[in-house]
Amino acid sequence: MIVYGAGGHAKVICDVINADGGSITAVFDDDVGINQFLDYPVYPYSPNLFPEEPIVLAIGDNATRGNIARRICHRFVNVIHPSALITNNINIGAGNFVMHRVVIQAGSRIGNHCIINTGAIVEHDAVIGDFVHIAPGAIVCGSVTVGDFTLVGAGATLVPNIVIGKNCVIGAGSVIIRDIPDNVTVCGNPGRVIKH
Ligand SMILES: CC(=O)SCCNC(=O)CCNC(=O)[C@H](O)C(C)(C)COP(=O)(O)OP(=O)(O)OC[C@H]1O[C@@H](n2cnc3c(N)ncnc32)[C@H](O)[C@@H]1OP(=O)(O)O
Repeated sequence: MIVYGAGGHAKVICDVINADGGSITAVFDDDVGINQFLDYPVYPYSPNLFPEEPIVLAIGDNATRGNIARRICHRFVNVIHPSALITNNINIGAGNFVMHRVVIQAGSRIGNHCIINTGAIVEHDAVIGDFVHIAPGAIVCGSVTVGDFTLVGAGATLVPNIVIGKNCVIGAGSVIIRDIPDNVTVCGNPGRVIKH
């Protein structure tokens, strides 16, 4: 497995890969000054380096992860910690990262390149777009939709049946009780738009 990114998020990803019995061949990073990350050699990205190896993007920022994903030729895989509880009846894309003690319930759909972070809960029939980050401890209730590139902050709660737009930030600890349009920052309880 190749890990792209040699920052804090990559430390957690390497830990999860090892916990799941995987092995890491190398790390790619755009900073040519970095030669070593943990026990792994670091190279600038090249489609010709380890082309048969699957890759995961260890980039926490959703927009940056999106930009990098567009220029990767390697095959993306999901990295899922063994403690995550994922029912059989879900649909999950590629390049996703599911951390320790996450729960994903029946009927949910997870897109591509999402981070479902430590202890987050994605309830039944939720639809999570691409490049979404559900931060630690956040709760996405039943039948909620979360648009592409949205960050649901740590410990936030999205009540059932609402639609969160694309490219939004939901503040840490917020409780969102209504639909949210695209491109806004929302926080508080009940959540209110603070920025467009
Ligand atoms: C492994 C990991 O660590 S994953 C980490 C995942 N990241 C997160 O969970 C962080 C999510 N980010 C936040 O919650 C941020 O506070 C944001 C994005 C909502 C707002 O950040 P900024 O845009 O910098 O706003 P700023 O700090 O200037 O605050 C603006 C106002 O919103 C309020 N506010 C900010 N965040 C919150 C919040 N989470 N809940 C309630 N109110 C908030 C501030 O008190 C301030 O109010 P005021 O104008 O009355 O003083």
